[in-house]
Amino acid sequence: MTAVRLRVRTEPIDEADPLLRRADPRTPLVWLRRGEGMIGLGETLRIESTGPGRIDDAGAAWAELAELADVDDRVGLPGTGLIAFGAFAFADDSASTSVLVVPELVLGKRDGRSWLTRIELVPGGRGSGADAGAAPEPAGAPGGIHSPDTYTDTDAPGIPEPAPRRRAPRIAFEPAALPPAAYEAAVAEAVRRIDAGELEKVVLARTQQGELHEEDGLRAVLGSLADDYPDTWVFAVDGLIGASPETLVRVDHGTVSARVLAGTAPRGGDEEADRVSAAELAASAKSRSEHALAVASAVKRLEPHTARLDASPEPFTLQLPNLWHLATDLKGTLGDGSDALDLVRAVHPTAAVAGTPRKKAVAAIAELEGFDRGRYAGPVGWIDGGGDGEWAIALRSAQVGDDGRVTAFAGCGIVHDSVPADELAETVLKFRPIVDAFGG
Ligand SMILES: C=C(O[C@@H]1C=C(C(=O)O)C=C[C@H]1O)C(=O)O
Repeated sequence: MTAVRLRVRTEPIDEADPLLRRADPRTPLVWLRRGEGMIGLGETLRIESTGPGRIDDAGAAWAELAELADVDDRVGLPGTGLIAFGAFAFADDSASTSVLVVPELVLGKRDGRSWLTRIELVPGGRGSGADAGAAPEPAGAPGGIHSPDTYTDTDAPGIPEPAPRRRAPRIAFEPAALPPAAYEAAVAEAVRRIDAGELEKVVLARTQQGELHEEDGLRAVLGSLADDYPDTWVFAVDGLIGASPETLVRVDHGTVSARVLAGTAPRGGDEEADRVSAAELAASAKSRSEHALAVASAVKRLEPHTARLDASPEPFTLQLPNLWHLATDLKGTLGDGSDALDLVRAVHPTAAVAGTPRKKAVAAIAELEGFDRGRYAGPVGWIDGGGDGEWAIALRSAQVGDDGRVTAFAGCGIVHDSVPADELAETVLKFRPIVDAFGG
């Protein structure tokens, strides 16, 4: 790989609010929760990768970029200085590329402090002087770095003014891959395999599709997700958008944390029914065993990298506007100098989105779902030059294609007492964030 040098400047600013309304309306780059987080503008370069080594390759290219970067960071928080937003494909054999996108400008806010980061290519920094502006490496090359070869300082964007709020574009979603009857049949087949002892748990998903006819409507869709699901990670990376409640892994100055979700119940129609629904979820043997598998997989993969790792002793019920989840928070300290991408590679895919045992579950997903998940259920988040980062599992999400096709995904963990019609109903609840955000 040819060496690429970046110049990075982070400075405090008085105010970045409202972050989301300063995001790019067409190609938003967003990571937000409860009004804090980061938006990226422009693109200085991207790292693309595919295949089984996609996270490793991206991580190696990132480490090299970070090593060579000339960074002046006057804020010093996780996410300041050099940063990339990323989204990785779920499966090793996915046709979707995995990406780390390094923006030109980042506006961020954390713990009430706001900042601005500018990231630019050092002229002549790619290879030896004469090589500057060399043709980008081919897409799909391991860790391939792509950058505009005409970048100059004068192209650098300024801080955008917040755009007025507008209505999100409407999409009428239709069932696509694994439509309802086929989904129920796949769930029944999964239960049969589980009962035959072939595996313990497998997560099966289906898709819905629609057409987006407004090119600059995605920012409004994200605004709606952020308003309706403030306690989730609202993200947009290279057309992958969503509002995920599940933290795959977070690294912050030597601490590691994660939120494992598995086990789902509908919200009740009134206060009493809602309380009963949550209580039944907390007491359900089916949900608790499904949840325990997800926690065990995350703990097993994180433990080798942590000096200490604690889990909340009992799963708790997490309330979201559309459903209840069983949740376990993990917290620990890093033990081996891993960065956020090392841990992403270690934990993906957890049993929350694949199953147990992992290998058999991943094979069963490919066979029973029969479609490419793309980046759905893959890691989505950011990493900074110091190795800190926040990564969620890309759930309650949709991929927006260049042609305007929007594919939404939702899935459920299947265990031996799963009932196909109930799992189908659960997918409907899990589609709601995306369907509603597009005016559903
Ligand atoms: C697979 C999804 O969600 C996952 C599956 C869950 C379950 O089966 O109970 C709960 C949370 C997520 O870990 C999805 O939203 O598509």
